[in-house]
Amino acid sequence: MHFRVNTKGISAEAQQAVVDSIRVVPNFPKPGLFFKDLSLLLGNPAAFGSTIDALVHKYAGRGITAVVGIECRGFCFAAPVAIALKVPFVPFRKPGKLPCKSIGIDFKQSAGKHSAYFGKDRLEMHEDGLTAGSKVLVIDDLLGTGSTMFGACELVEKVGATVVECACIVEVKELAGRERVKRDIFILIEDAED
Ligand SMILES: O=P(O)(O)OC[C@H]1O[C@H](OP(=O)(O)OP(=O)(O)O)[C@H](O)[C@@H]1O
Ligand SMILES: Nc1ncnc2[nH]cnc12
Repeated sequence: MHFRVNTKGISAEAQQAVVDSIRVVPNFPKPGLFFKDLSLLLGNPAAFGSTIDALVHKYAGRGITAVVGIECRGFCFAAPVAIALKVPFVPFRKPGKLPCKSIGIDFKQSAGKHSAYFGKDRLEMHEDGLTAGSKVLVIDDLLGTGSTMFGACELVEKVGATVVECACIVEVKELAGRERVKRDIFILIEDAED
């Protein structure tokens, strides 16, 4: 499997380092599935930094007032982007983890063998995490069936905020997550034709 970086915001060398750090692990977590592992990317400061730079380049000047990250792998990318854009980072968490008054959303996992991955079907945030009128960039590491990103967008909108765009580092294209999310989605590292 080959990849390409979907932005001109970083150099060709940096793009190469980013795509070289994606590891595809066959038959994990179940036979027949392909796991897109980003841990080598996170472990390579140059590639990780370039990934963040590319997202910041894309979203600077877009009027974003908050960056939401989805627990837990989404946090790795959303938090540094929020810092660079100088806006609050808002963690969306799996149920039962937040100590203060919270608001949440239940969403349906899409049917099919892939939904049996690790799926959770509820996300929560602290009530004071986002305000009505916030213009939000929602970041996760991976778009699969789109159920998680869909739920996150619904929660953003439930509090009267707006989703400017959803960004993921990679996607599992055959799961057609974009159709489920029904909002603008940017995938930073796309599958390339061999
Ligand atoms: O598009 P979907 O089919 O909903 O799948 C995508 C979600 O699945 C993974 O999360 P996981 O539940 O494995 O959580 P983790 O990041 O905490 O490992 C991934 O990080 C996305 O959040
Ligand atoms: N194919 C995949 N690779 C990495 N993380 C995942 N989470 C759900 N599906 C995944």
